Amino acid sequence: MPTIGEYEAAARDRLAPAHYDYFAGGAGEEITLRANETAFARLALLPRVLRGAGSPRTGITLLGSSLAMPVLVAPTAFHRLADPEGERATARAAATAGTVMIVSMASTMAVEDVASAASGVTLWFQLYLQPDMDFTEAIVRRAEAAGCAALVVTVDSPARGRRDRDARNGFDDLPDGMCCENLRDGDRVRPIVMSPEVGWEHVDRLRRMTRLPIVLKGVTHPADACLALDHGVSALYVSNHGGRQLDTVPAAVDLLPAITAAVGGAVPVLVDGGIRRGTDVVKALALGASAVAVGRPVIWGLAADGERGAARVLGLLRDEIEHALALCGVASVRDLGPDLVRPC
Ligand SMILES: Cc1cc2nc3c(=O)[nH]c(=O)nc-3n(C[C@H](O)[C@H](O)[C@H](O)COP(=O)(O)O)c2cc1C
Ligand SMILES: CC(C)CC(=O)C(=O)O
Repeated sequence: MPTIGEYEAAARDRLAPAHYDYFAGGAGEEITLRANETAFARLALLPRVLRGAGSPRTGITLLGSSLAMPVLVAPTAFHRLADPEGERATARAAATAGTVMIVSMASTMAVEDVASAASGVTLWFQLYLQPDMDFTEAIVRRAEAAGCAALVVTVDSPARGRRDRDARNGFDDLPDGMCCENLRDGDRVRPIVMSPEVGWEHVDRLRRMTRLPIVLKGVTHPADACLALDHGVSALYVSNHGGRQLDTVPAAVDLLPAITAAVGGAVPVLVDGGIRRGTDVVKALALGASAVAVGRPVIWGLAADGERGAARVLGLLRDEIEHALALCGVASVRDLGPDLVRPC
């Protein structure tokens, strides 16, 4: 299949309708969900010519991790709904693609099992700060022991997004035999608490708790980007959670310029939301992102064709990035700048 769009169509054919809706859907009217993709279509690329740039290079280093391309696997929950091998298949696909997989705290396989699925894979671990900081610490210790190289703290979820498709389908729990394996605590599986009580002091406590780099995911306001720097985070991750939390937040790529301006190069800035093509990646990088991440595309690959499908989706993106860089007259993703992008 030559495009991510076709992987989505194949995934839709294979998934139970309620599970497809869970993966595909967003919050409210899905205005932000749609905006994430259409915003890329509203940006044009303005290539340079006769640059003699040579073969494009897509590799980057991010927080000490080496990546073959500037596209990470965004943290997404419940991969066993898409494929019986679940997050282990995704980890192997990420290893094949030479990129980082961010393991969701809500993964349906334990972080230790994901880590053992593929030798050489680089994992980062996504965390929802739990108000019970002792339990948060227990999860952090597990992620550290499993070899995760960074913690991605999702801060856009003081409450769960209202997703009309899930409400209509009555989808509110995993089927029997599946659970969030990282939430096991003795004999029980804890629910993920999304708490409006969580504040910067929790980030400070986490900072003191671990030596791992902390990436703050879900930052949209420039004032929060500045605060995050004061609280010692190692990277910012601009995201509206794929349009699944607060509806009518601007498209992710439209948030980038103000955040990169606020950060002023102090730390790397990642972005996700609506990236479906290599040209989308090139636009985000040109607007100041150090790297991007993809959520649904990997799930579509996984649901359509397991590990092979997820690896192919990542490989497609890499091929498209190389091609777009060549056509832009750019040698390396590091050489992309805002002069290459303008509104349509
Ligand atoms: C099915 C699904 C589950 C998700 N689960 C999580 C999660 O557990 N933790 C998290 O921080 N973000 C989660 N996200 C948000 C993604 O990390 C990411 O921000 C989003 O998918 C990016 O948009 P894209 O799907 O258009 O690439 C989830 C997204 C989807 C689609
Ligand atoms: C289980 C949820 C917490 C996962 C999530 O963040 C999402 O579905 O967007």
